[in-house]
Amino acid sequence: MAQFDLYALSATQIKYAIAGLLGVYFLQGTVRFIAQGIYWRRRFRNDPNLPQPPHHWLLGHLIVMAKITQEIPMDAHPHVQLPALLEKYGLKEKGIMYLDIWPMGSPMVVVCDPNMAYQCAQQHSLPKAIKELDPILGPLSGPGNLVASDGNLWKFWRYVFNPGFAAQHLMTLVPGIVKDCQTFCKVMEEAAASGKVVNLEKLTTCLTIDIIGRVVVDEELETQTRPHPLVEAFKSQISWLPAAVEYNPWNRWHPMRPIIYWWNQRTMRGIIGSMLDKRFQSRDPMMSSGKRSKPVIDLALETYFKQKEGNVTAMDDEFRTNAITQMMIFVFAGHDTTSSTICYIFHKLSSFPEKMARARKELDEIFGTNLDDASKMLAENPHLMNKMEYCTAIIREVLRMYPPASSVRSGEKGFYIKDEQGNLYETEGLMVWLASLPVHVNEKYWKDPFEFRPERWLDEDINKDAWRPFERGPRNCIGQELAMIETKVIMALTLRRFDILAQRQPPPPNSVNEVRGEFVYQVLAGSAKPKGGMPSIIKLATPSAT
Ligand code: HEM
Repeated sequence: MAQFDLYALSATQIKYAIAGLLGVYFLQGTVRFIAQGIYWRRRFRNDPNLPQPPHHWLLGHLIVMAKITQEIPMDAHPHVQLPALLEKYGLKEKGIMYLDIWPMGSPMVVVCDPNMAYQCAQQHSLPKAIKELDPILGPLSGPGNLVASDGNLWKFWRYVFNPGFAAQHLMTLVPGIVKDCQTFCKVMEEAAASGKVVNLEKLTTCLTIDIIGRVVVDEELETQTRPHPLVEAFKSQISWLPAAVEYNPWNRWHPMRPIIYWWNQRTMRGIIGSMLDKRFQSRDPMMSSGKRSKPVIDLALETYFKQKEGNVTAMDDEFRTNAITQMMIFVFAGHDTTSSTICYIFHKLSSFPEKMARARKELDEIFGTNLDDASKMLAENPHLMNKMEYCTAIIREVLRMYPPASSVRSGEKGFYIKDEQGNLYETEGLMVWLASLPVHVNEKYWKDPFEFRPERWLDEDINKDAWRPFERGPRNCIGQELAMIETKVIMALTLRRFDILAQRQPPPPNSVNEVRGEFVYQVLAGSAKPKGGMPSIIKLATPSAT
């Protein structure tokens, strides 16, 4: 039999061989690309009853998306486009919309009705769309993180961390949260004294990171008063995340992105890893007794010690890697969403002075008119926050109008979403986007959905499934109670002290600078955040205003 001798090949033959292999590789890729394109375009065109905007045989819904991007700010978060699309193409009544944006993004079905969202998240919890989540959450934590995992891996870690988020335990954290808020007040006073425009979201982010630092790693990170390498790395990582739909190939496949991701990950994992190691070495004697506070980091270690029945001198690499990933997702998910909620609370209240006056009056009635008393009273008796009814209504209303996050799931073979008329909608092979914003402004369930009216929470019947900023069902937000508690503490300590005036910013390239009259619209930056970090002028509130 003839033998193949690599060394007998000439340089030219090797060149031809490499070119041939590359050719086959690209040809294969091209064939797959074309086949996928034909599959998706035909699938969307074959069903005349599919609720969808006008579909183009070659470009799918890319033309429709390009048109809608001309009507709302180009840099607005993709979920802002959804109510506009539903309205423009008469799909509001349907409560569901199919979008074929392949190859710019996954073909999807967008769920805009609470009853249909209920079917996908509560009645049957569809698996997470890990392929779509990983490019965003991977760089911020790692594979297998609590948000983007499923099955036994997710169940294991959720079970481990649940006790750290029990309401009773969270109340014990209030004195620490109050302390961080007192620092926040000082930072805000300095900003007010400077008279300069400040990036409010930067300040609220440092505050929420300080809070999450206590909850997760039991450390005083003090990011409000000094730069912290962990926070700098997180911020850099978020700024490099690609847009959900990126049309500019240079931005989409930026050659520096993988290097920066790697570098920031190395920094973040290094810092959190050394915190974990320190904790592991110091081995809190209360850990095995269960009578101790429950920072997330200790809950992870406690589980490890239990698994190993106490017989450990070093941590398994696999466990250590997974635990660091979970700490990182907590640090990210635990600060990003809450910081933008606080910005919107300030902004909406400054746009509606009579609602601000009502909130301040409520705080005066609970904590008295001496502003310094609130910190002490809350630290001593955290349950006082249960009296903040109007402030709670404000938080709910802000989360309704500006939800910072939503859930993306994977459709399943045989899983159909049913509408009120009994029509069935397929999900197989599609991304299922449980987009909270269109549910939150669905006219069937909300009166004057685009109006900021916290009062609705006090005197109207609300369909609870129509409010899902934290999602619902088993994959709901583990940190929702913490988010509510910290936001209430922040409101109690700051609302009566400051007036905040958000500043207009230069328009994006399509010159549209408002969404339904609101110039502080949401953009995508990890989660949905106020544009440009909501640059604001901060003023000390005059005592007469309280
Ligand atoms: C206003 C504040 C917050 C909002 C609006 C929010 C929203 C959400 C949403 C919509 C989800 C579901 C995501 C998905 O299905 O992909 C989620 C999950 C999650 N959130 Fe939050 N969140 C907030 C605050 C927090 C805080 C303070 C923490 C941490 C301490 C946190 C940690 C998590 C985690 C770990 C998950 C994944 C839970 C699981 O799948 O088991 N979140 N959040």
